[in-house]
Amino acid sequence: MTEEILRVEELKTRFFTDEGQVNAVDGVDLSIDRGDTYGIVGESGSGKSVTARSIIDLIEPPGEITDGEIWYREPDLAAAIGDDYPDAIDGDRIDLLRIPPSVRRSLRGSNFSMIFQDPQSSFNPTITVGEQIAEAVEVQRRASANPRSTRARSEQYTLTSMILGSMFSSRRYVSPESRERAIELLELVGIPDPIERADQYPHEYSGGMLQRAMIAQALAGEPDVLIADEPTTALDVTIQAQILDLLDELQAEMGMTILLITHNLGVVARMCNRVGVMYAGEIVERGTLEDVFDDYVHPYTAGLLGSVPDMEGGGGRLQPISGNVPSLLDHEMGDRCHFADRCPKAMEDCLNHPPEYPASGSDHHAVRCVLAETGYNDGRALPDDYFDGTDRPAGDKHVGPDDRDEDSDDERQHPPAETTGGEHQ
Ligand SMILES: Nc1ncnc2c1ncn2[C@@H]1O[C@H](COP(=O)(O)OP(=O)(O)OP(=O)(O)O)[C@@H](O)[C@H]1O
Ligand code: NI
Repeated sequence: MTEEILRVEELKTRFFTDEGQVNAVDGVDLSIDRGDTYGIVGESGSGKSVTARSIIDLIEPPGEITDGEIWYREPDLAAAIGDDYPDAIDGDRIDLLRIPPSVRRSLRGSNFSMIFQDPQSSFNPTITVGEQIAEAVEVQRRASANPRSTRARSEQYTLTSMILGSMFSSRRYVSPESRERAIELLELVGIPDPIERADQYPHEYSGGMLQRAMIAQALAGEPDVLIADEPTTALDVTIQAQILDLLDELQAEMGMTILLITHNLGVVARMCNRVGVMYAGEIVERGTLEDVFDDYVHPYTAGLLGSVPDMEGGGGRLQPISGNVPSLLDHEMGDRCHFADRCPKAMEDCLNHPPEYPASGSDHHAVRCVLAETGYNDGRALPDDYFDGTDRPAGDKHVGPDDRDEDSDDERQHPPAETTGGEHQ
């Protein structure tokens, strides 16, 4: 029996920059079953990380989630807050975009947690790894001592641990229990000599070991959903494989659901049972691993897969597809299929923005491309030079207010007030 734990509908996340409105996530739908691993794959700048950060509530100004629903199935929480926020509840599901920020924040760590490509960024260099993991454990304990806790826990926040907690400074272990738990977690993620390791500082760890420690930190709250954003990209191939094995084991042991973001199709093939292919802020093709790898319809998916020389050994990286990654600036995006200018099968039909069509394969297979509906018609093909000259400017990786080189044009800017939906904010 599968149970949908997370369902994202029409999610839109924008950045209101000096250059204009960046449509980083532009109507994303995805559905993840409990215990599954869902992979989001796509070129740099397609909106993968922003999608993940939107789900776990880590979007900061000038970014804002402007629209959409994020349904999370958690019966205890739904029951606990149902009276206060009836609009946010549907049966045993909660729309995370309609609960107050404080409640949403309380889910971080205990229900959702995230690991990143760069473990350095998750650790304070001046505090031992053990203390920092213990701190994550303690945060979780405090959350579970709260009657609004989303999870029944046998372990109570005892008077002793509270007194101990108030005696230790933040640079010391908050309680003996959390220290013990931190050591257990280090052991769980396969760090040898965890007792000694707990007392070391981040710089005393190798990259692979620190990656494990970050996973330990993320597991401190026993999250339902672990979001992993390029967790192995910075590591060498052998260590990559070890970390993926570790995630596999932890998932089997703890029944975790994983949302995995990666450039690496080999990683997707190995880890994921569902896949979403992202392009220009949209999921352009999604389905089971088989749907997307064997039964793909979107020429973008074909382009990514067309060049998977060596899925096993460190290869399997997305091959460059000719043409430029599109700008996600609202005033430059246009209303056509965003891939049309790079698509070998672009037709007149592609000048209208395509809806998502069901495609053959599993029930989950959906494609944002007219080919799923009409097939390719040579007679309607756009001339090769159709987009030449009229082409919109190329986008750049991680375009932020500071790192675009084009001058902004004031008249074309879209100030936030005009464009935010913000209904659920
Ligand atoms: N703080 C920000 N301010 C402005 N724009 C941003 C900000 N963060 C992200 N963006 C924009 O959002 C878009 C999507 O970025 P995102 O980081 O999600 O891409 P990605 O698919 O994760 O790419 P990569 O594979 O390189 O990590 C990019 O165009 C990026 O420039
Ligand atoms: Ni990213």
